[in-house]
Amino acid sequence: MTASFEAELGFARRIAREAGERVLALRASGRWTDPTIVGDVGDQAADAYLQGSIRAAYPNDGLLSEETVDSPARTKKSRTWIVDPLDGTKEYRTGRVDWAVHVALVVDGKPALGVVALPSLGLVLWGVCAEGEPLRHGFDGVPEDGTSTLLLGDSRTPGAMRLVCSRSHTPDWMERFATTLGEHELVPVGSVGYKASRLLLGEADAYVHKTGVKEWDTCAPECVALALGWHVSRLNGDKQIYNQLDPRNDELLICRPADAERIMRALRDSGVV
Ligand SMILES: Nc1ncnc2c1ncn2[C@@H]1O[C@H](COP(=O)(O)O)[C@@H](OP(=O)(O)O)[C@H]1O
Ligand SMILES: [Mg+2]
Repeated sequence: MTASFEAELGFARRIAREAGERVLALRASGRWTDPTIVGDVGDQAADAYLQGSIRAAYPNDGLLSEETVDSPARTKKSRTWIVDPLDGTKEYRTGRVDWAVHVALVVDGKPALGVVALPSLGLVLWGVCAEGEPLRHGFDGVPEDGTSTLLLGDSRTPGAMRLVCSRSHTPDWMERFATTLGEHELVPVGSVGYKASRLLLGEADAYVHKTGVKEWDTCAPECVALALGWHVSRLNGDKQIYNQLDPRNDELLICRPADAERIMRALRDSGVV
């Protein structure tokens, strides 16, 4: 029987939302003015809240968090929570909206549930997968345009490919790749979770990243996108495998399944991979 992770999903949606509300309130308090300190306070507050909540509720599961010293013991666990307490710290600390709180549960290396909270938008996106296949998805809150659904991966592809890309780790190959791809528009925003949300909310079509991301950056966004039927892989089409000893996974491609081959060909033709 397929596990539905009902209790874990309710728990993850709650703690991601609550962690986001806490750090949003900390920033709004105006108590700290130095952006570096604002970022540190937010990172640590969200991490402590998520970590305390997960350790109390699921003491036997493994845990990997960006803000906590890692332990190889988690790699021996079948179930491991992978969290990024504040993805897009640079954007958070400078008062922007493009940051997120990520909470994911992986089972035997595969994402089982993912939650991406977007506190500045009052939204929490979530998805559940079984063996990498979509099971359930949804969101809490009301998107700005009032839409009541997230876009499925088989939704229509518009003309120009809108590519989300990093604001602060802008790769020099992006323009070359995008030109090889054809008609396009670059959408530079912060945070992996926020970038993935642009696709799922209809603001962009594909997300390609090559260097520097870690499991906590990609796991929850990947799971939400997979649950909606989007293509998620490394840049050569291989599946990501989670809960590895080295959490650095570097690459991420999220796009509609119908666009995956074309994007991977353009990556090869432009010498990115
Ligand atoms: N080249 C790179 N080197 C280091 N970290 C990178 C990176 N590219 C992306 N990241 C990480 O991925 C997240 C989103 O980055 P970006 O907005 O530039 O795409 C950030 O996570 P955190 O904010 O959680 O540290 C950032 O640290
Ligand atoms: Mg991050």
